[in-house]
Amino acid sequence: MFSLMKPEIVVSLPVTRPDDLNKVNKIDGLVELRLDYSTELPNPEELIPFKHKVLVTLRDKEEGGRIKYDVDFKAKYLERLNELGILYDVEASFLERRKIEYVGKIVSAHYFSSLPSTEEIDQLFRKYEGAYTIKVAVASLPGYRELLSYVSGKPNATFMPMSNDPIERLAFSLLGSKLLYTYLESPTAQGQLSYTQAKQILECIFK
Ligand SMILES: O=C1C[C@@](O)(C(=O)O)C[C@@H](O)[C@@H]1O
Repeated sequence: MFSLMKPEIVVSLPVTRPDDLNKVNKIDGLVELRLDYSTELPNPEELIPFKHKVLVTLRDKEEGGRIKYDVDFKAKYLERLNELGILYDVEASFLERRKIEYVGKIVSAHYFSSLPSTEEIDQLFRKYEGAYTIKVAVASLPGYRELLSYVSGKPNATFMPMSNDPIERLAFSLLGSKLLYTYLESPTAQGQLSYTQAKQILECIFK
């Protein structure tokens, strides 16, 4: 018997200035702080009041990030978040360059110009077992639906099409994605639903 699984909603919040952090407590649920939207990062210690409801992303430019950060600076920033017990997202490609903690974190991979093979997906999930979730986001390239279906069979996976169809993204999330990324005011990727839309639809499906 196949059963739909309810994903956890994440609200992806671009942090363009310090007082954007004041929006966090107005959102019920997990909030992704996209810190790569600003050249001025909060001190990790400033995030302690939000530590139980945020995940921090300093997205590499090569994987859809806005502002390029020095690799060593980013590694030190994430290591400090780890010391403070603040959840973060780190690209698998970044982990190939800097050995920082990934257990209990979000390990992510974004594919905009070519898709990984199923063998590469197998390796990703083998290598980063123990992560909070392993996230695979793919552009609508030839074969992307088949690949996302393959990822949906992996344990502890978060997966999504970065196509321009929010309903397709929602549909894939129901195949077992741990997280469903949404937006509050402005999307941080193609195909995101608004937080309120996603919340209403999931409440209808899983009432
Ligand atoms: O990795 C992801 C997923 C995402 O790219 C999306 O497609 O919703 C949005 C990003 O903010 C987040 O860090």
